[in-house]
Amino acid sequence: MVNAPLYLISLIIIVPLSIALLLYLIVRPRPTKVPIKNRHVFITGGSSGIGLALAQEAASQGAQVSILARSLNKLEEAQKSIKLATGIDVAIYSADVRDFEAVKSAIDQAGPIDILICNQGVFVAHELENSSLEELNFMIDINLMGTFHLIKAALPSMKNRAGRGPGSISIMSSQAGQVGIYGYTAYSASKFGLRGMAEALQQEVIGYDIHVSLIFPPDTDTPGLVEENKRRPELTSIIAASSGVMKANDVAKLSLAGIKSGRFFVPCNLEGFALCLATAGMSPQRSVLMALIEVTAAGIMRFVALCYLWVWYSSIEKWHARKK
Ligand SMILES: NC(=O)C1=CN([C@@H]2O[C@H](COP(=O)(O)OP(=O)(O)OC[C@H]3O[C@@H](n4cnc5c(N)ncnc54)[C@H](OP(=O)(O)O)[C@@H]3O)[C@@H](O)[C@H]2O)C=CC1
Ligand SMILES: CCCCCCCCCCCCCCCC(=O)[C@@H](N)CO
Repeated sequence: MVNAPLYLISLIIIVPLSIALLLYLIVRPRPTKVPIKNRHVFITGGSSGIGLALAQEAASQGAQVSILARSLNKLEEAQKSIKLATGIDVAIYSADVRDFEAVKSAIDQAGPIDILICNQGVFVAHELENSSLEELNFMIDINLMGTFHLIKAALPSMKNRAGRGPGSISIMSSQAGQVGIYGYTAYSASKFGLRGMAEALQQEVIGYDIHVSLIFPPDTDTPGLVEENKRRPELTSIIAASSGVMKANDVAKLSLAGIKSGRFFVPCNLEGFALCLATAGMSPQRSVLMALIEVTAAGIMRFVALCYLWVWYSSIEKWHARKK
């Protein structure tokens, strides 16, 4: 009887401690740091929104920055605005990620890359039935195939970076790449595709000291979102509102912090953190603390996820009832 509290305390302390110790021994890949100071950071979609904010932040943290996008005009404007804000010159490359040869020649010209950030992306929210085949192809080609092109073009020189320290291939997904959202059939498919690619790629490049990061922002205030909002289905906006809207600068800062700490999953807000726990699946986890939280919270997070789905499906039901 006297020993009951003691027994309880040892249970509360010893059990989690042993799980933490076990996780410490088994988490793979091992934790790492990817510095960006004085290193070549190549950012696609760097002329607008999140990419532009990333380029400015990386430049101000002392990286040598290159940005790639299609429109030369927008690239030159971005170059000017970064120069104005930081006094630093970034290199610009005009290419369409759908064109492998153009991507390859830009990357060859830019020189060996230490940190590749595949951030280019397009989004047109529409129910599948109201989407044209062109729109569907557009999203898959730029978001998914474009990222394949970039990585395939950059990998050979990235793998030969012996002595230059850890490298990173970072990929801009979206919270719509963690859960399918009404109006995003093709967009979510492209972003979910990036996750499969990232998981497989990490196994292929770990032996070359290259570390993959997947970034999952919520709605973010960018020129792209302004454009999207003009014709976004009401239900898409209602469901996406569960995670709020962030500023591009905040997303950029958090993304860079995640990349530098070599994280595989990089969430950007509290809902994003919850989504990472709920969808941890078979993704690598380098952090012992995060692994411990994932293991402990799994059941509860599934319950939280079901609550969100309950709310979303209720909104869909109400929306249909209102339409009738
Ligand atoms: N804004 C948001 O709400 C969220 C965005 N994201 C993701 O973040 C990323 C950036 O989004 P955001 O900043 O809003 O986008 P923007 O529309 O503001 O900017 C997109 C950038 O990508 C470039 N780009 C587009 N198509 C191509 C192409 N075919 N080849 C090369 N470059 C291209 C654009 O330049 P140009 O047109 O000149 O080529 C531009 O620099 C995307 O991957 C998006 O899916 C994720 C979650 C939320
Ligand atoms: C288990 C707990 C779950 C917790 C919360 C879930 C909230 C999910 C909201 C998803 C919002 C998706 C926005 C996509 C933004 C985007 O990518 C577009 N703007 C196009 O770029």
